[in-house]
Parts: sequence; structure tokens; C-alpha cells
Amino acid sequence: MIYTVTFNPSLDYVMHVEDLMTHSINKSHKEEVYPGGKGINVSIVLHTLRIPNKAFGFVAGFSGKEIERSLSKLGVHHDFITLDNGFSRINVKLKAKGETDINGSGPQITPSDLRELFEKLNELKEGDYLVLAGSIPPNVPHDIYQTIIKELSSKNIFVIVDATKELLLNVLPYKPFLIKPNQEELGELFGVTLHTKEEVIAYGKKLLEKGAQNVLISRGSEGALLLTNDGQILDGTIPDGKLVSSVGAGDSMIAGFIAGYIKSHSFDTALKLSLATGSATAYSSWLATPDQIDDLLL
Ligand SMILES: Nc1ncnc2c1ncn2[C@@H]1O[C@H](COP(=O)(O)OP(=O)(O)O)[C@@H](O)[C@H]1O
Ligand SMILES: O=P(O)(O)OC[C@H]1O[C@](O)(COP(=O)(O)O)[C@@H](O)[C@@H]1O
Repeated sequence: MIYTVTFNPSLDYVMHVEDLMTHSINKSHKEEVYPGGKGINVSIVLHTLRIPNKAFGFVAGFSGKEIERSLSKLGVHHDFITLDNGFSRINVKLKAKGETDINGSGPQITPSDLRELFEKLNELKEGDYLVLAGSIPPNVPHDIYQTIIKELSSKNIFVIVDATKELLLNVLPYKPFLIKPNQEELGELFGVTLHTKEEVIAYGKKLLEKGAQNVLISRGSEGALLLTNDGQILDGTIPDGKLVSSVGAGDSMIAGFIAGYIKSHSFDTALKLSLATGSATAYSSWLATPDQIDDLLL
């Protein structure tokens, strides 16, 4: 079974504007609302790929209710903890000539809410996959992902982490099965800006040295590099298509990777499905559909 945890779910409010101008009133000509947050997107795309999974996390207020309602409508299995105060984020995604995101900080999670999550995580069994993905609200300790992995360490679980900065660095000594920084986030971890593939590989190797078992570095339209614990460096390119919206492309990539790996236990197959799934999302207005993924599989 696969479980995802989203500490900071969102409603993604997508607005389409011709020319985005600051210090001015912009008019949108099309609006869409989708459930979002990294673990939730992974769950939705796993569901699309017919991989059974359950989404854990925290929701609050009217937006939290809408997130739950829309996931139930899609048939995505979820078991969220409802927070007493505040409301789940509404993240604004502005589509103009480029893409501009404004992501909220999220509602307060109390120590007793956290304990509830740990109780739910007791459900995990040996051989399960656990995806810890996305940012955490400001009052949650920055070692929370690490605490979760430590708590489950006796269970032999495949842990996948998609996070930035210390939230990610803190988990590396606990040997997560997979981490997925994008190229910019990889550079940020070491205070550098990465330009070439060689530089990306060199810094990716540093994450293997720090403990990650496998490192998938997504590179937007440049595809992705996978560095594995058995010394492989796989370079994946993207299928052709036209970018519509890259929101959720990284999360889709993780779902595709897990689905591919579970079915084949081959890193090569997992990388191919992850790229097709990531790009299928980038080439559509929301997350990838099964037909779009099939069409893009090289
Ligand atoms: N402009 C794009 N064109 C085609 N595929 C894309 C594009 N942007 C993202 N993707 C696909 O989604 C994956 C993840 O994208 P990326 O932007 O690197 O991740 P994140 O969303 O985590 O920042 C890429 O490896 C690729 O497969
Ligand atoms: O948890 P974070 O890092 O604040 O990001 C949340 C945002 O990321 C998304 O999950 C999309 O992520 P990706 O584009 O990286 O796949 C949105 O649905 C959500 O608004």
C-alpha cells in the first residue's frame, strides 16, 4: 500500500491573465479551482495510474472541506485530520506569459494534531511506500519528516521525500528510498546555482553521500536525472508537447516513478513512466489523465 502525507494541502486557484502587471488591477479571463498540495497530487495521479493509495494530512475550514469533497468525488481514498482553527491554503497560480505562484503559509497544527497523525501512521506495514511531500505550516518543527521516518524505522518502509532546504537535508541520514529535488532546489541546498548537467550530477552525488538511496532530479523541460544507489546515472528526456501548466508536474513525476518501480523494479522503467507522467501534466490544464500518459510513453 502507498500512503501520502500532505501537511499543507491547498486549493489551487488558477487564474489566466493576458499580461500580468504589478501595482495594477489585472482581469482574469478564465478561472479554475483544483485540490492541491504535493502529497495530494501524488495520490490523485497514483489513483489515475490505478495504484491503490491513501492520502493522510491536515485540513481546515471551508477550503479543507472542499479539498475533501473533491478528492472523494475523484474516488481518491483519504483520511485527513481536521484542524480546529483557520483554513487550508488557497494557492494562487497566475498563468500569463509565464507562470507565477503565490502559495499560502497554512493553518496552525498543534502537538495534539501531530499525535493524531502518528497514530494513523501506525497503520503502515513492512514493504509499504510513504510519500512525505510539500512544505509545512510555520509552526511545525523542521525536523518533522525526520521524526516520522525515525518512528517508522523498524518497519522497512520505502520513504519518498519531496521537500526543500532543511526539511529535506534533515531526512538524509535516515536513508530515504527516493528524494526528488528540482534542479533549482538542489542548488539551493548547497547555496549554488546549477547550470550544466555535469554540475547537477556532481551535486546530486553529494545527496547520495549524505544518505539518500536514490536521487531523482527534475529539470523541467530538460527532463530528469536519476542517480541510484547501485551507481547508475540515468538521463531522461521529455516527450514532445506544448506546455499548458506545470503545476503538479513534479508531483506527477513522483507518482509515475512509484507506479513504474512497483510494477517493474527497474529504475529505467520507473524513470520513463515518471517523465511521461510529469510531462502529461505539464501539457494539460490540470493533472495527467491515463490516455495522456499512454500517449507520451516513449
Ligand atoms: N515545460 C515543460 N515541458 C515538458 N515537461 C515538463 C515541463 N515542465 C515540467 N515538465 C515535466 O515535469 C517534470 C517535473 O518538472 P519540474 O518543473 O522539474 O518539477 P517541479 O514541479 O517539482 O519543480 C519534468 O521532469 C518533466 O517531465
Ligand atoms: O507544499 P508547497 O511546497 O508549498 O507547494 C504547494 C503547491 O505545490 C503543488 O503541489 C504543485 O507542486 P509541483 O508543481 O512541484 O508538482 C500545488 O498543488 C500546491 O499549490
